[in-house]
Amino acid sequence: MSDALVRLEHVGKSFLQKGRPVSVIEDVTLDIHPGEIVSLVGESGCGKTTTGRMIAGLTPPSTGRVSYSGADITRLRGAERRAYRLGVQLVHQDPYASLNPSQRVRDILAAPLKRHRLVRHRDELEVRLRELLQSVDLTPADEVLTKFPHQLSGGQRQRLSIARALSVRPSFLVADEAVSMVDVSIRISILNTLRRLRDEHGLAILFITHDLALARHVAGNGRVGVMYLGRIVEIADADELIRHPQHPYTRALLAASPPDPLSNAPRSAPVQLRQDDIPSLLARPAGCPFHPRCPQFVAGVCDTAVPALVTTSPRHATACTVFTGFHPGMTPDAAATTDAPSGSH
Ligand SMILES: Nc1ncnc2c1ncn2[C@@H]1O[C@H](COP(=O)(O)OP(=O)(O)OP(=O)(O)O)[C@@H](O)[C@H]1O
Repeated sequence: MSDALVRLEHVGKSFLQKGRPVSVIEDVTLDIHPGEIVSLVGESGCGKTTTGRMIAGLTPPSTGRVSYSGADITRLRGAERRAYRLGVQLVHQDPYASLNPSQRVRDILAAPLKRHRLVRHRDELEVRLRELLQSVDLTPADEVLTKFPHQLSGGQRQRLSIARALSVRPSFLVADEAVSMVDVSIRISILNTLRRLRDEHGLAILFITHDLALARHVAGNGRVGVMYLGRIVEIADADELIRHPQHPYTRALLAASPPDPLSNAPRSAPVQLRQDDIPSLLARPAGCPFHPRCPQFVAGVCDTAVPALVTTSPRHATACTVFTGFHPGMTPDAAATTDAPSGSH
């Protein structure tokens, strides 16, 4: 088995909604390797944030197991627990909400460095503060250090959030819609910064977004996982997923995406869904969660058993009985745990 940095094994999560438990994550299995970028894409409410929060230890799974460097995160104690707490950092969608408005940049960045005793003396602190700002292209550092969050642009605040997450030298970043609040050109530049951080520091990243083109751009030579109603329905290398989508939901997402200026992949044909509305989690469909909307729906097949995530080709897995039915000899439940691509380190 490969050495995953973060591993989710058959993870499920239920929340109490209207007085009863509602299953929002079902049977998610996923490995993320050191230095790998995985983008998780899907419509609002499909469970992306909850997945990220479970990895960061902020939401406990109801079933299954989340592990970090091979150890179940609920069993970590002492030095191992500290290594995990610092090793996995979350960057929020809205940096305004997560940055203390009454603190200057200097104090925002110095707090974790001091709290976790990551600098020994004042000179080291000064060097590290500047290093952090430079690593996210927030310059001139001396000027930025004196500012309050409201004196920064949206893009600069986002960079500050990333710098704060990096202050504790994590090995894994959960970036939850980290660029959705800023303009397109700033988005691209922040995304390039994330990619550079991966290249320079071997940082692994789970990038959460509802935008498939963005998911692909950030993943680069990493993977994209597509989520629907709390399940990963398809996962593959980013280019492969865009060029050869297998799950009808991925095809529908692609067809609904605006043209991607960064890609020369051919435009996909329009997909006519059987219905547009996403089913409520309170009334989860039997069988494949996508079947009420799926143009390839086969009665008696798709509305009976939940399709397993099946390896359809090397580094590509799909949970669609109709698709996999035409591709015999596939391995259930394996592809989400494939080895990291050789180019991802
Ligand atoms: N603490 C909670 N209590 C009850 N329900 C919750 C809680 N957190 C999330 N949910 C529900 O879980 C489902 C998945 O939410 P989640 O935020 O993970 O989805 P998402 O794909 O990240 O959505 P978005 O793109 O809108 O952020 C939603 O129906 C949401 O209402």
